[in-house]
Amino acid sequence: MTTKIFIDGDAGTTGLEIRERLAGRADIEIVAIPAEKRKDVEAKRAILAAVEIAILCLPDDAAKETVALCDALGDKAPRLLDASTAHRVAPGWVYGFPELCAGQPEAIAKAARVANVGCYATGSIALLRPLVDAGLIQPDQQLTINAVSGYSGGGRQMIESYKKGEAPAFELYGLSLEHKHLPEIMAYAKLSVRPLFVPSVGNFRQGMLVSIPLALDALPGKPEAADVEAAYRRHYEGAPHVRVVPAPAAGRLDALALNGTDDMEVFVFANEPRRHAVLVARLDNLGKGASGAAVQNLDLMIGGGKRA
Ligand SMILES: NC(=O)C1=CN([C@@H]2O[C@H](COP(=O)(O)OP(=O)(O)OC[C@H]3O[C@@H](n4cnc5c(N)ncnc54)[C@H](OP(=O)(O)O)[C@@H]3O)[C@@H](O)[C@H]2O)C=CC1
Ligand SMILES: CC(=O)N[C@@H](CCC(=O)OP(=O)(O)O)C(=O)O
Repeated sequence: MTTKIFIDGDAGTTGLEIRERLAGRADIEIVAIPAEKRKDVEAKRAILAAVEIAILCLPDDAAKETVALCDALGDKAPRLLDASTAHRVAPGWVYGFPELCAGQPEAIAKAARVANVGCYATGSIALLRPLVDAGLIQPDQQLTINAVSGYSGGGRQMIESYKKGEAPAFELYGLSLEHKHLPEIMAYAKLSVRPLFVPSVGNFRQGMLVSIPLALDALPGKPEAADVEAAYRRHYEGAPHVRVVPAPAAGRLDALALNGTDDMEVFVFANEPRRHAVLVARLDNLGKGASGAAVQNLDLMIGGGKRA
């Protein structure tokens, strides 16, 4: 049996990558919209009524428009997997991060509407939630999250500006400290105090590092770095796409090392005599940070049968 799927926004960066990952799958029939009609509301409505799952790879406003079309379809509406930021903390949506906690894969499998996790949020929540759950970080701990992304994270417009040679080699951005990923990071890492988030973008197409410096003596119980790594090992045991990797002794990490994969690596770098540690997540922003995660969620949704 095949599942009929529509990728709304299949010409964009995330949509194209999802299409490539699904090409050749016998269990999936992609129902495509003609290129000249991809923003035509009537054409979209007809396809939405004819498919079982729609994957939204659109800017936030366009994603909200497609959701409104689905709301109007009532019982004929497809299940939704939204890659945009629009619904990540919205009521009625399940957060599409299977490794979040026990029971999350089952919740995704049964959900009518799944909000695919954001790229920076993937690394940030992967580093923080297991430690909050283990009592090693307090929800009200003041934290700083530093991150670097490849320029594909900015979608078509940023890709074009890098390809034209108009963009800097490296820049910090989001320095108004109102970044769109913070609400989901706070909600799903269970933080009550807003972290400082300092994203940056480099002149490479894809690849991401998210890092969180920690003074171990400021944590409850003053743990050793080995306790932190052990908490990750417990949390990610058996997770097919997340690995806890011993920190390289050289103390360096290449942001591009997981490009082309749908995996994420978690590291704990530490200097015990100084009681300092740096938590790092490495991923491909287009893989585990976007399209790879979407396919992981889609597979759970297909396996999960009809909507809950
Ligand atoms: N790139 C990344 O690393 C990640 C992106 N995301 C999210 O995924 C979503 C898509 O991002 P991304 O793929 O990077 O962006 P892109 O700009 O590369 O792609 C968006 C696509 O949507 C199309 N589009 C815009 N409006 C409509 C509409 N009304 N109907 C149909 N198509 C439309 C655009 O066409 P046109 O250009 O002609 O307007 C474009 O092809 C965003 O919400 C983003 O936050 C999530 C995780 C990571
Ligand atoms: C480099 C860059 O501009 N990155 C984007 C994040 C990518 C994105 O929009 O995706 P998600 O929010 O869905 O992960 C940004 O900071 O807004």
